[in-house]
Amino acid sequence: MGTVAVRGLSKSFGKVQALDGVTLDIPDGSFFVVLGPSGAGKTTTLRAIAGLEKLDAGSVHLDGRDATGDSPAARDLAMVFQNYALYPRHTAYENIASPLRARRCSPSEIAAAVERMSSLLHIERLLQRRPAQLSGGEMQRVALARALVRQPRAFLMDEPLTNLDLKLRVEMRTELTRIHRSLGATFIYVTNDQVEALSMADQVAVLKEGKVQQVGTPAEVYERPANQWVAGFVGSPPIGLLACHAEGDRLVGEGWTLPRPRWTTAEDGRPLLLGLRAEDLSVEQRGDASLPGELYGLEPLGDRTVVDVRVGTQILKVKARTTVTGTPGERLLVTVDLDRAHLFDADTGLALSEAGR
Ligand SMILES: Nc1ncnc2c1ncn2[C@@H]1O[C@H](COP(=O)(O)OP(=O)(O)OP(=O)(O)O)[C@@H](O)[C@H]1O
Repeated sequence: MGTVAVRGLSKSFGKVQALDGVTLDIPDGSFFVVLGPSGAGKTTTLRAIAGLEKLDAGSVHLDGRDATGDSPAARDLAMVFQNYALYPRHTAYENIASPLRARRCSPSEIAAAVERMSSLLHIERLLQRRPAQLSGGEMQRVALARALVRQPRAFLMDEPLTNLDLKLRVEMRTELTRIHRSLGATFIYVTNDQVEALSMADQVAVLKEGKVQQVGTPAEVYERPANQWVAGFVGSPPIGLLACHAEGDRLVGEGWTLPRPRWTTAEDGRPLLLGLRAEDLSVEQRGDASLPGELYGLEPLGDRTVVDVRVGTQILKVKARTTVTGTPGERLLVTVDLDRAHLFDADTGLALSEAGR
């Protein structure tokens, strides 16, 4: 079993409140990602779970039992860090075997475990090489095999892919998801990279300034962000946010109006923000709901072009085909898929109720 729960974790370092009442429920066998910007409290959360941080308040529960007072060793959790140096004079095999040797496992147990992990990570043919004879990516795999060879209650991973180049990161994302599935173990994975979080997680907890903003599946966090901040942090290019208010059956902004979505509960005149993602906008199709703007710039990205459109004083990013052309300053209409739009209260930042949606 590998159920992990934390209740009301709080921790200050001097004046910095690193954690402010963090509560999370991490189911057995899940790939649970803690996502947030630098300084959000992700590493501190992981260290608190591992028993490496003395808390001001809160508790840690492992498999339903209060483990707050337990030593790190008694918690039976494995921590995987950004930098996991290999022993340079040892072969890959010896490196992977080292945690099991330390636990005095029998040679046949060790051989079986190393074999299983190296086949999972596709490094069987590298086992007799020393680190100096491996590429960066191969070293990373060996290091990962060494971390994963144990069978702890859960793996705690702190941005383990940060030091890899983009191609390898993408490859390792797929590998990690596959390894997770085949081990069936609980992974608690910390990252500031939203693509990593969305592509690997079963559940994502979004953290900001020591507070949990939202917990949900990647699709929930992306499609139903709980507040304006989550909407802005998750998604690339970032969501466009236009100031507006409701007026009868219309939404009214600076130089534009749109039909008011049926599910909107806000009273007339209350300051709102309309959140529009680049893929829910078009400069190529025509529809009833459209915003007048002018072309600000084109960003060709190879497989698509992001069109920057100025609407009032704000810039909206629109995903378009690579065939789109235009000159800056040119007038154009941005068609909006209102069913996929988001509305936030401009004062609280909270998403408006979408119950009727
Ligand atoms: N030992 C410490 N002493 C003082 N301040 C600390 C200590 N550890 C963390 N902090 C502060 O607590 C806050 C949260 O830190 P934490 O390392 O948990 O953030 P993070 O989300 O993991 O960030 P990053 O993505 O940059 O690693 C930060 O403001 C950090 O400066």
